[in-house]
Amino acid sequence: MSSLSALREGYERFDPRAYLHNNYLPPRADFSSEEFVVPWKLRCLAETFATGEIHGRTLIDVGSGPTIYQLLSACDHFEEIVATDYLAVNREELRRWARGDPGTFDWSPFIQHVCKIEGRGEPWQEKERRLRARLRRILPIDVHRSEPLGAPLRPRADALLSAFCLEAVSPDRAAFARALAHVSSLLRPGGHAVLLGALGESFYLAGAARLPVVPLDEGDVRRALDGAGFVLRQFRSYAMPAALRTGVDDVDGVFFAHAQKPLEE
Ligand SMILES: C[S@@+](CC[C@H](N)C(=O)[O-])C[C@H]1O[C@@H](n2cnc3c(N)ncnc32)[C@H](O)[C@@H]1O
Ligand SMILES: O=[N+]([O-])c1ccc2c(c1)CN[C@@H](CO)C2
Repeated sequence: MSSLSALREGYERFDPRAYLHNNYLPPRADFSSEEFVVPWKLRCLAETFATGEIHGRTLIDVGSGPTIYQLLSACDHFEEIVATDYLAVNREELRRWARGDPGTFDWSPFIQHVCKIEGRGEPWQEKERRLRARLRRILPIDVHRSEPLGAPLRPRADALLSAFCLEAVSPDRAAFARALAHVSSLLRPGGHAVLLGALGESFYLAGAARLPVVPLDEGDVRRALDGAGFVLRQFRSYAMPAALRTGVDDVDGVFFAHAQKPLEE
């Protein structure tokens, strides 16, 4: 069995609720201090989108999974958010949240925290309503295909966001770099890419699923962005403290990268 087909088989056992529990409840989703990883991620996103430099009609989120936290600052700057994931169970989780169905994951602590650090005194229900209104499409995607959506995105997106996807679905660094090049085709020239991901991670758990991850360091991320033709604008990293090493993965740290696709192709 090829490593890609082994990965695909692994994802058939991916449990969205377990994944959410492992990564988006305390101790990782502790909002009491910026030292915790979720506030750090939300601050990177809030500060980058607060510049106003990244805006336009469409932002595509690659490998959204069952999460929406990554879209909370972005959604103020785009008319349309396109979420994507490989698994129907994750797309369904997103649809249920977007519809406001009962029993979905409670993102309100995240929305309240983002409104607080954005400092505009915006009621969190307003932000929640805006994201739900702008989250217009939830599409299947496979980043290992040269056309990840199965057909070209026209017009191409003005911005691309991806969090913890590419390294979690690639068997090795070359596959990671290829996946990045594939998703770059969804982005217009001059468009911005905002990436969050795992550093030094080799596996993570999501219920019955144990997924392999290609361990990356900062250089791997920089080389892959360069190889895909991006100009790096910002790179930040976070070291996972012992208290947040809970056994659900072996992640060493988290990176945040903001890059831009040159205007001339
Ligand atoms: C670690 S989760 C990231 C979820 C979310 N973006 C976050 O920030 O937590 C990785 C996601 O990649 C998706 N995935 C798996 N194989 C994929 C593929 N070939 N192409 C795109 N996404 C894939 C999984 O379904 C899963 O939702
Ligand atoms: O600390 N975090 O906020 C956090 C969030 C999501 C994920 C991780 C860490 C590490 N594992 C990845 C899957 O490769 C998913």
